[in-house]
Amino acid sequence: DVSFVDFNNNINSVLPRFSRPANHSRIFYGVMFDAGSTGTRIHVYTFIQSNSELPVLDNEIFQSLKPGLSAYADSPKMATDGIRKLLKVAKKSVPRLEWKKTPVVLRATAGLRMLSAEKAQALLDQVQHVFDESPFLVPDNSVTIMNGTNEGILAWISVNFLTGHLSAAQNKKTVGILDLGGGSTQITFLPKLKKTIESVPVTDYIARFDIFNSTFELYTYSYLGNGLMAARLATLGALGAEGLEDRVFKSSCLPKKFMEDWSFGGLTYHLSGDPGSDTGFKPCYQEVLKVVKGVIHQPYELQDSNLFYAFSYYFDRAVDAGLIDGVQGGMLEVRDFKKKAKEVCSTMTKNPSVSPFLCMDMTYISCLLKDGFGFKESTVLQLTKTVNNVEASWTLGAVLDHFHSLKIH
Ligand SMILES: O=c1ccn([C@@H]2O[C@H](COP(=O)(O)OP(=O)(O)O)[C@@H](O)[C@H]2O)c(=O)[nH]1
Repeated sequence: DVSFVDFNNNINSVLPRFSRPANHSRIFYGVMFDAGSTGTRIHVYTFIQSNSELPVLDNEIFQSLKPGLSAYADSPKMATDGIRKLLKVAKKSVPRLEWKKTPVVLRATAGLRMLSAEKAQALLDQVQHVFDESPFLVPDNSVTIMNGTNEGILAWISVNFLTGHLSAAQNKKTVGILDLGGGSTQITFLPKLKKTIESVPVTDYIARFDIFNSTFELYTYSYLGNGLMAARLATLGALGAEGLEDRVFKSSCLPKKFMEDWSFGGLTYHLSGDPGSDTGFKPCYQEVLKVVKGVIHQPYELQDSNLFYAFSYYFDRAVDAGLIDGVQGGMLEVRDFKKKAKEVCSTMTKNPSVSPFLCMDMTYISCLLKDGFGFKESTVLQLTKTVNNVEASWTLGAVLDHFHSLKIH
């Protein structure tokens, strides 16, 4: 199953050959849009193709805007303004002469996966229209919904590329990834034990892909509905509920006096604390446990096999809670999330924190890590937003895949 992919041949099929002095390394660009459930982001990557197998990532330009595409589910034309704004960033970042050779691609994640196929397609059609009018190279299938397996694999490729673990692929010493989005959450790692692969509930948990001379066989899964925003709704019993106008969703994870309208995925929910019940970590844990129990599979091996990089909302909430520095990131033990959740939940009514949801979010993260994936309290996670100034995101892996055809199967 191992196949050698000639990187240069692949690039030439996308970027037409042009003459340069023989010793001049080639510079090329890739533009990837991440249409997430909570926002849309553009990543403009500059690569230098030297003679070695892997290109060198020279730099990334990153911009984001809120809300995500799914907020325009009932008025898809309104989604185009944001896409146009972000495309301007690409025009500023890529030299004019390179526009025609530079691919623009958009991949949508959980926000669009959770919409009906018709509504999602109407949004994608609008984006496609804006891309078609742009001066960039618009490859086939440049605007699609990405499946969860690819989201997990591509994030794993990104982080292992950025941390230098892919160039020494033969060692197979890699890091695992934990990605917590708004709508879905992904776990991906390279198992050391056969038993891990043999003991998955369905074969969907294992994915193979080829890169240079090796095939990687990864444990990867994306749980739709277990992203942080979707988990809030599920905890409140509001996920997929009808008659939203006339209902108020309550939780022991919210401050007793809290009462607010809250929007996600184009819908608005009336939320409130629960003055008539106990609030705090214990009752809250029981509530969030319902979102995790029987849903999340526990891999056979976990703690000792890999160092895990945790990013997206894992990182954001660790910063909000004061556990790590917002620029540096840092190492945390799983128990640190729990300890902090207890603290935030016990003081939320008297001493409101940055967000009324912090108790719920921190409790959910603790529960997901421990009762969900089955991490030990003592497992150390590397909380990361950027590696060498590049966002930890599946988007880099997606650009590498585009140029390189990693043959994910
Ligand atoms: O390049 C990126 C892309 C996303 N995020 C974070 O990812 C989370 C949201 O994920 P998203 O809206 O993409 O949800 P999904 O659709 O993946 O469930 C938030 O914490 C964002 O700040 C980020 O930090 N950098």
